[in-house]
Amino acid sequence: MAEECKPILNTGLRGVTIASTRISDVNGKEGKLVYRGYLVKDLAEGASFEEVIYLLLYEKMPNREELASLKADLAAVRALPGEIISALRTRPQDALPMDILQAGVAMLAHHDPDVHEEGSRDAALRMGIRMIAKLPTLLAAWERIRTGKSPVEPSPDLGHAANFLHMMNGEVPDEELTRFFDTCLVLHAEHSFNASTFAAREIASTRAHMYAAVAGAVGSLSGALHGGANTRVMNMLMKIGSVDAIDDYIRNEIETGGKIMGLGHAVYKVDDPRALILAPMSEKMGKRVGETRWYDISEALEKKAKAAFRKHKDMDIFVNVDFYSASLYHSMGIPRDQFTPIFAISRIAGWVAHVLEEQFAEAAPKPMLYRPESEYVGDYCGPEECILESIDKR
Ligand SMILES: CC(=O)SCCNC(=O)CCNC(=O)[C@H](O)C(C)(C)COP(=O)(O)OP(=O)(O)OC[C@H]1O[C@@H](n2cnc3c(N)ncnc32)[C@H](O)[C@@H]1OP(=O)(O)O
Ligand SMILES: O=C([O-])CC(=O)C(=O)O
Repeated sequence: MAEECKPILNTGLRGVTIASTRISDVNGKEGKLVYRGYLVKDLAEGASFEEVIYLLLYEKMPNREELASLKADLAAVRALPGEIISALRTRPQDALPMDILQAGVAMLAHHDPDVHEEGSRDAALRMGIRMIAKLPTLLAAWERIRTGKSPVEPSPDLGHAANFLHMMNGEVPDEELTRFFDTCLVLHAEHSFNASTFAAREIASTRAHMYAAVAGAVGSLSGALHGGANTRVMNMLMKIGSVDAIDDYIRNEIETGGKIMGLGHAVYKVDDPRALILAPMSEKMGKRVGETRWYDISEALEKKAKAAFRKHKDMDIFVNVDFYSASLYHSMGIPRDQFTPIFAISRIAGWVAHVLEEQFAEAAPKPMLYRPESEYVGDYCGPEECILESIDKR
């Protein structure tokens, strides 16, 4: 046996460039996010989610005909196979929506003949478009089923954002709500090699199909340190309950080494540019529904946490995308545990673009299977060269 145990080390690949990409650029120092050359700030103001899907998948902004054609393609494949609706009806009511989504992605693969077209870019793109169209239907159907209601059929007359809200709530949203939700989809669509996208690319690097890669990405996004943070931000705001209780909450988290959800980022060393857009949206949506409490707590928490981190930890901390999306989604009437699945129905656009790039971009040399090294720090039960013998002597 080794005399001294070496500690387990995981540096999270921080700062390691493992591949190049043409899809997006996250500038952590300046707080700039670019999708295929366009600042996300400009896209949030001037582009619809469908335009962003087109930009990510086809590498350029669509003209009017191209956009109309993509919209028609998406609307045509929104419906779910009846077997999947039936399967959803058999799931326990308290199943986590991210688990439903991940299982739903795997089930959708059973119904897609393109999974047999190994090595075809066209088939991979068709699978991606089907998933972008169908995941909102899946999520909305689950919300209806778990609350004892009948799923609402997708409407070919509504855009992506309005159709989703219609399928969730059973009523067509007004223009303002639709625009706010559409902007949320634009803002969450893509973020280079974040954990879930890396998971998708790693799976794609084995030449597994689009559904396999996306199912893995959904699992990765669900975690509290990644997309799952938005649900936890809302839990935290509810636990805090009022602006007066913020100081105690922060003190306790700092003293116990806890994490304040929605703060910190692996890449941004300034405020996340998406949070800067989401914050005023959250305030406006709060005013619209006559309840700014959650925005007010978020705003005060941001200020107080930044000051407390500077004072007690001698460090600067910043808001990430999940901080203000929580109060915003809450004001939109979206259930807390659906916040992360909603992130997924936007990020699916980025995942599909990355799988296509991983598997089909012209590259020299060809992209390789991801296979990093690890250092074994466990024991050897006997001399390294005769491990089998040591098993025999048990
Ligand atoms: C869509 C997204 O995925 S955005 C991220 C969503 N996740 C969250 O909001 C969860 C809370 N945040 C975090 O856990 C982290 O900030 C992460 C995982 C996102 C990034 O983590 P890291 O790259 O390790 O951050 P970083 O190296 O800057 O951390 C430095 C220090 O700040 C601390 N820190 C970072 N974020 C937080 C936080 N939210 N609350 C308290 N302390 C924090 C770390 O614990 C570390 O402290 P230490 O040096 O005393 O151990
Ligand atoms: O890039 C990251 O590490 C996390 C993130 O903000 C995202 O995926 O949107």
